[in-house]
Amino acid sequence: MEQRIVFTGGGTGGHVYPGLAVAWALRRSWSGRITWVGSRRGIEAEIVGSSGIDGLEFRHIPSGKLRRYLSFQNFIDIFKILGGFVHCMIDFLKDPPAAIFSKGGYVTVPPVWAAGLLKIPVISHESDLDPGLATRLNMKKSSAIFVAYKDSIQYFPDSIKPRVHVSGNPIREDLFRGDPREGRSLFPGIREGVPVVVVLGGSLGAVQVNNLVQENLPRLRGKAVIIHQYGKQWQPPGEEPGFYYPRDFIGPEMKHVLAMADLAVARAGAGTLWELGVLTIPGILIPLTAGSRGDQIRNARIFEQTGAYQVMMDPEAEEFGTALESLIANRQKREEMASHADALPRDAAGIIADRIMTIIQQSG
Ligand SMILES: CC(=O)N[C@H]1[C@@H](OP(=O)(O)OP(=O)(O)OC[C@H]2O[C@@H](n3ccc(=O)[nH]c3=O)[C@H](O)[C@@H]2O)O[C@H](CO)[C@@H](O)[C@@H]1O
Repeated sequence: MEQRIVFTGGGTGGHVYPGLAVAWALRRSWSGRITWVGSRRGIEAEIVGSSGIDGLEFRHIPSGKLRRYLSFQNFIDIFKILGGFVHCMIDFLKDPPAAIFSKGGYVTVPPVWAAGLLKIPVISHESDLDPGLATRLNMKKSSAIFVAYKDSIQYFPDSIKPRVHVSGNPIREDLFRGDPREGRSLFPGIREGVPVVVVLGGSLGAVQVNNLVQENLPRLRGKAVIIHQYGKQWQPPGEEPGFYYPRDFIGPEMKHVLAMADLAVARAGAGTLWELGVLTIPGILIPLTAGSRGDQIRNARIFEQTGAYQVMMDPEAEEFGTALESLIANRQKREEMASHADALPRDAAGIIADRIMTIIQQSG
């Protein structure tokens, strides 16, 4: 049977889009089968299913959330994780993959542990500065762990450090092919010369960011165009052609939206930050603080140091509005900030795909 590689990752876009970027890079030099293992209810089912990558099949397994605190739900979820593990064991025994690539998220634990037991090589990638819980649980089973930043290495135990390699974050290639004219045709009414602000709440949306933007719409009207990706569980104000365009999710048109952007207001998910960085879109970062492990705060601080981003921690609406309005009004400042963006490695997807290719060749 034709060789196959298993990709796994899910729960948020930050665990899916970089994985797809690696799958695209692998496709450039290899035509075998790719199975993506995810959760049926996760964001990955739809994004992977519509990726357009030839020979990529999505397969769902039972998946449970891993919590750092005690809860009754943990008991139920442990059974789901065991179910996912059994599912992967049966699948991998019937049709052994040459390697597993794990991008992160709870759903990766069953396939990576099954691969560990069956001695199937595992390669992992971590986007955040400090490894998430899934990466920590999977690290002993991984023969290579790619990380975004050199400073990430310090977060791993000494016994694991020799397997940790710096690659940067994989970026989907199509983002470099955005066309602002296409963007304007998708958002009719945008006048030339008016600064375009793109608000990105992350793949799940960010109510805090949404409320800050909504409260400031009156003062921004006539001064900027706002394209607002707000996620779920939030009722946006109505669209105002030429000024305000709310969207729950931005699909494949993201490349055109980013090509139009003069400024971003964003959560500090690792994926979004790298995309803004390589496309040299400056802006304001509002990291998730409440109930989080602080990864977005650390991500945001790294990008703030470049000079391309202003970080606002849980700002008041007035404070945020003043900062945004002043950047909108000051083109020179925006351009200066943009000139400090980038300087990020762009070929993480290629580097990881090459490592997977080496395993494929060795096993073939
Ligand atoms: C709440 C939460 O747990 N957030 C985490 C999640 O972020 P989350 O998945 O929200 O964010 P990221 O910024 O890492 O990635 C989002 C990805 O989705 C894409 N996108 C987003 C919205 C949209 O409408 N269309 C679209 O295509 C973005 O272009 C990007 O590629 O994973 C990141 C990477 O591990 C972490 O740093 C974040 O802390």
